[in-house]
Amino acid sequence: MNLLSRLRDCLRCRRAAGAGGDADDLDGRHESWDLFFGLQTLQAATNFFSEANKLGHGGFGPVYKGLLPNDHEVAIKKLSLTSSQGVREFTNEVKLLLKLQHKNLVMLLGCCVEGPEKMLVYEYLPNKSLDFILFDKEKSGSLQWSQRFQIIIGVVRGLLYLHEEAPIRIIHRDIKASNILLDDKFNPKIADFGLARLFPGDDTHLNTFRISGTHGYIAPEYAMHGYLSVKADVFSFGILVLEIVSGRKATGKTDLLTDTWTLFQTGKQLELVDESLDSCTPNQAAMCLQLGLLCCQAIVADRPDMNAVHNMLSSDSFTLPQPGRPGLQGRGGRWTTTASSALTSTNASSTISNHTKPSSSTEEFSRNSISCSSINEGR
Ligand SMILES: Nc1ncnc2c1ncn2[C@@H]1O[C@H](COP(=O)(O)OP(=O)(O)OP(=O)(O)O)[C@@H](O)[C@H]1O
Repeated sequence: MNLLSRLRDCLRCRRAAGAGGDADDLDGRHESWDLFFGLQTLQAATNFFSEANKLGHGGFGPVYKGLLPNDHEVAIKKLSLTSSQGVREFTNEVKLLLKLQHKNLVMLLGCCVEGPEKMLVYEYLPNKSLDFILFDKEKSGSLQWSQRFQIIIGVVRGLLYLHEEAPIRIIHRDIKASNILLDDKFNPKIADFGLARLFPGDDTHLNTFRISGTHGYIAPEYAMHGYLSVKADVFSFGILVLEIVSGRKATGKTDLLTDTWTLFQTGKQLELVDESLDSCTPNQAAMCLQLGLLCCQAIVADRPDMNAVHNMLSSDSFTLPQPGRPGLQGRGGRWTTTASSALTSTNASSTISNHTKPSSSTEEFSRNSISCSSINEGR
């Protein structure tokens, strides 16, 4: 079966299953929409993919804002023909998103496959991605503490769904500020599943030579050994939390995780809170910084899973565990934690040895190091 027929099948099944979208905002629309968009429709919607309509550019290719004939605004991700990401990622993303529905995940509305053109059509999120506002000194002050806290909670819910509640277990592999889109009320939606990985059955992790992710967010055991588990997403989420609280990029002039750990050890972590905020709730901010450190623990088993993170954030009386040393990334992309110590601890080694052993040979290590050079440079 060719790509087009497979996609048609997926989309038909979805419609037949009544999975027409989030009941909040999409009910009814899918019934009247053809889930396959014609190239001409999308050309007209984007003024022939004009620069003025361009929202950004990612690993997949450019993203455009479009206005459909029925006045619905959409975001169109155009698969770049020169992109190293190809049909496999495209079909992966379509298939995954069709199976997933959660208010904290971006909604796929349809796709276009005509000749060499392959595109994904998403709901349009007017406040773009979190990085646009968080790292812009003129805008970041407008993102109040309560909104930041709600964004953190929304991302937790989205990740919890991906890791534990969705019909298929998914590791996103590229959680970062530019992959968190914001709707008109600044509710977060996790985007960009092109890198997501399907986990059949009860497997909890696997080893891979194909390392994907973004510098500054990628977990040490994954970057160094290709050891991939849901805890790699937890690590990236931890970095994201530190960015949301501080308004600083993970890889700025100094390393955010190192700075947080240094200040935390002397009880001065609140110095990290974004100065552009008019006010914040110190207890919540301190809890988030501590949570960020816990999620970035060097030892994989010492990181909480998203269920535990959700419980920590939802309870007023939860006492967070004291974090140990995080997986700090030194200059030149080298981690100060050795690979084996990142993967094992006295109470974690048995859990890990029950599954696929992490790779450790020199040859494998150097092959992984080469793969890492294709990691995005922290955007
Ligand atoms: N549904 C959407 N609504 C509004 N803006 C969007 C939407 N999807 C993407 N964008 C914008 O387009 C930009 C590029 O998105 P894309 O997901 O392709 O790449 P990225 O996440 O920035 O980078 P990479 O693909 O390398 O991880 C985003 O930063 C965002 O501002």
